[in-house]
Amino acid sequence: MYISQLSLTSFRSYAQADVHLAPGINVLIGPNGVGKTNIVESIGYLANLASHRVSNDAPLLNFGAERALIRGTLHRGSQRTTLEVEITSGKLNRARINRANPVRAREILGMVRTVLFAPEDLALVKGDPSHRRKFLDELLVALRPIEAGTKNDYERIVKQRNALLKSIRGKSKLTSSQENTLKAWDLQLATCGARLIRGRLDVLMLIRPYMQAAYADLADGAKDAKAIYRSSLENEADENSLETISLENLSQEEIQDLLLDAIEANRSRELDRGVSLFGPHRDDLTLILGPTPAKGYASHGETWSFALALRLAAYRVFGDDDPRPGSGPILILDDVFAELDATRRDRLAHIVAGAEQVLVTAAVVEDVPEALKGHFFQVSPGQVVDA
Ligand SMILES: Nc1ncnc2c1ncn2[C@@H]1O[C@H](COP(=O)(O)OP(=O)(O)OP(=O)(O)O)[C@@H](O)[C@H]1O
Repeated sequence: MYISQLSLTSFRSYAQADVHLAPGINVLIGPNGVGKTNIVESIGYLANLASHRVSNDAPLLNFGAERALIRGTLHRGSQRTTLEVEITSGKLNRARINRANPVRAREILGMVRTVLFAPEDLALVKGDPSHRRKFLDELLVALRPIEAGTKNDYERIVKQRNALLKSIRGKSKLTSSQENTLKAWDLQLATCGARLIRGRLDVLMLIRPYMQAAYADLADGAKDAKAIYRSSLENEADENSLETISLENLSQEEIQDLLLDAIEANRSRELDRGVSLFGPHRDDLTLILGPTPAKGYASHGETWSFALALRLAAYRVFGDDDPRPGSGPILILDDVFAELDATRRDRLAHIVAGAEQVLVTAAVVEDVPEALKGHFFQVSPGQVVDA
């Protein structure tokens, strides 16, 4: 798929910008801080309704503005769709499809598919678990947009259950009404949490072979790259029942039962701490390189290769999910080439060059590999022009 016309209003540093993107390779060139990433970030937002750089929407609004608008014309096979998202501070975001009446922004999830490579990806390997959970969840929602609802529901359940736990924290005896309310939240957390965990595991099983192959390709097969889902049941299991628990081959119902059992067996610990100790909000994806975990052990180059391998795997999974011509994801390479050594740079360029649309940002043309020299744009503050 590709986006032809991108229009931004009050988004980041742009009061108004209109960019005519081409299918194939588009390269945005400009010095630091002129707004190159802001452009590709807006396309990522159309895909995920989230930025790859910030976890809340406020910084996306042009400083002082109350709303921002991203509009893109999407071409997917022979289909052409105009998508518009309005980002407002403090209110629910709205979307419009083909200029029809506004709908919940969530309705457009899954329509635009992107795989974005950025320096921030190093956090996938080195950062805290939230980065890896976000990676799995975004891919899950892109493949099965209905799971956006599961994710939102789960976040709400954890928030409300935590508020309840906090309010009764440290109490030695609960009233029967408190006990019943807590039990109702236990069930909701386990039901919704198990669905989210099963979804993440399904995604992991899809990406795993591609990730291993991509790592071997980028790093000359020096070490084997593995990824294992690490559940909170392992992190927080009762000391008496501590064992390695692999959830991969379990059904959603079986995972739900395990979660409920763990919650019930650890009631006093949760009441002591006042937080929900079990569920996908505390899970992680353990990345392993050869004999050691990648986090804390991998070199800078290995860390880059692992992060790139995860993104390339997502690209392949999208290809399998919708193999129709013209449906592959838009690839975005934000400022990555200057960071890579020559071998990784050329391998990555070679792999992505065939995608239907590729957006590359770089400070100088020399940072862009030969294979990716396509349609050039010059970016200056507030402006993007054909070069
Ligand atoms: N909400 C906002 N309102 C106004 N300006 C903003 C907003 N958010 C970011 N900016 C400005 O946008 C600029 C950064 O843009 P961007 O990150 O796209 O730069 P870039 O061209 O990708 O730079 P680099 O090459 O350094 O990565 C900064 O000057 C920043 O002050």
